Amino acid sequence: MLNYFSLKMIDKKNITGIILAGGKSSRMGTDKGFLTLNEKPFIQHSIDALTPLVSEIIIVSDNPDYNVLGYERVTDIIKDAGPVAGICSGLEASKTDYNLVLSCDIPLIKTEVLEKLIVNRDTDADIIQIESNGKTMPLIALYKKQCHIVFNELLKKDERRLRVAVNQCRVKNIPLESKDYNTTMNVNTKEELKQLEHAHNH
Ligand SMILES: Nc1nc2c(ncn2[C@@H]2O[C@H](COP(=O)(O)OP(=O)(O)OP(=O)(O)O)[C@@H](O)[C@H]2O)c(=O)[nH]1
Repeated sequence: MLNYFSLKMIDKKNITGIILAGGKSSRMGTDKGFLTLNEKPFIQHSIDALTPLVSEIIIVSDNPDYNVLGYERVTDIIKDAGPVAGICSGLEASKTDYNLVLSCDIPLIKTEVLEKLIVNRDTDADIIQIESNGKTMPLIALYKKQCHIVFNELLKKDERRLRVAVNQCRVKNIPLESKDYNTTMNVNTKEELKQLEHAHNH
């Protein structure tokens, strides 16, 4: 639960939420942000988890259908170049030093998990990312705006691998307790969608 004291420590004015909702969705075949869980679009689950923590939300996608949600939408600085370009586009558009970056395919994500990134921020790390069951999650992470400079340089050299880009920055991992592992489940295929619905219902 978010409590009064932890909420007081979070200065929402200094944090922007950036949701990546581009890409090809080649494994799923349809835009993942508009899949639903409990009749709510996946992207709305990301928005709802971010809202208590951020002053602004930016959706990074070339798909104008996302405009219906009423948030600022920016397009990718390089089309179809993957999450590095998506993050870069969001960071360039952001007006704040700290930015919570989320993918749009993690509908079990919770504010309480994202809050751990914020309360653990320190001046040395450029990226603070969740570690869930031993796996680091650069798409559930807090980025300093300045990361766009490094990411841009890599894109110019045609380096598009997100893990390579992240490792060029100063990174801190925040391991989750096992009870929270489910909150980071992402969905790439119809089979994974069934597994997620099962995890949600049990
Ligand atoms: N803005 C933007 N977001 C992206 C891009 N590629 C992936 N994403 C987002 O990054 C997250 C993880 O995406 P992946 O599942 O790795 O890739 P995908 O292209 O959506 O799906 P696959 O084609 O099946 O790999 C999702 O939220 C995607 O919407 C991109 O080029 N631009």
